[in-house]
Amino acid sequence: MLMIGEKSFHSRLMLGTGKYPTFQSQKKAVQVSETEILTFAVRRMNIFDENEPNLLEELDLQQYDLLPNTAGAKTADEAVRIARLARASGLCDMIKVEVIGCEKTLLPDPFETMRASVQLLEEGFTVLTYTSDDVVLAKRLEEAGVHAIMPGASPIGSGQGIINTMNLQFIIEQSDIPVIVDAGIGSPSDAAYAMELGADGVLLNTAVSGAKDPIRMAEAMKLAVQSGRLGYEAGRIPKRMDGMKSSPDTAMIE
Ligand SMILES: CC(=O)[C@@H](O)[C@H](O)COP(=O)(O)O
Repeated sequence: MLMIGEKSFHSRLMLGTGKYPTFQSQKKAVQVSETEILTFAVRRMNIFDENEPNLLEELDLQQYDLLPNTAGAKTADEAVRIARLARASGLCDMIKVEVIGCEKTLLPDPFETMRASVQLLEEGFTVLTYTSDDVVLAKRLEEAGVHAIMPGASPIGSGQGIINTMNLQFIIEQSDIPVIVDAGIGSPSDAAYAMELGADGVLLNTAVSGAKDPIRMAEAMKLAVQSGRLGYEAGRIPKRMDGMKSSPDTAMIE
């Protein structure tokens, strides 16, 4: 089970809700993925006006835990304002802190990310923080009290997969809170690899919404996350420099 704050989840796959070709494909992909946590950009939602179209209107929101995110924020103050708006809408107390510091790479601003996370913790939110794969910053965020850290595999929407495996491994090893690999996942093997490394979960959007067949890709991602987790728990063999026969020289049973 994945525990975040007070809540537990069976699924370790979190899905973004943006950029699907149709509402129907979004709905079906979300169903097939068996995700329990959906994230969405508060800025893109008409959460207060029932007469305006709503990006989540086809989904049965009772079935999911909603993870609003602060996408679009460039400062801590903006992120905090967006989070308060999400909470005021009554949607939930969880928030994914996302403060972008660079328009080209969409990498997070470490200082503003930390400031926003600390402020939202003080206000009682369950805080999941999107961060780069910086090992020290991940530790500082954990020390500050965030409930999960979400290091990017690579820039949002890039589909590059895990660029810095070593940093991710350091972050996973040192963390006593959930590590959710977020952003840049391009294929099921990227998701499986993140899980094999010991990540507690994966959050992705573009790899599914932008796939030729988002529904089948959602299923592939579900299986990849499950398979990667199973492989991690089963414990992989160590890598060796030399070959080693698969059949023993002596009988197994004497
Ligand atoms: C939806 C969301 O939260 C994104 O900002 C997230 O980081 C996913 O990134 P990808 O689209 O690269 O999967």
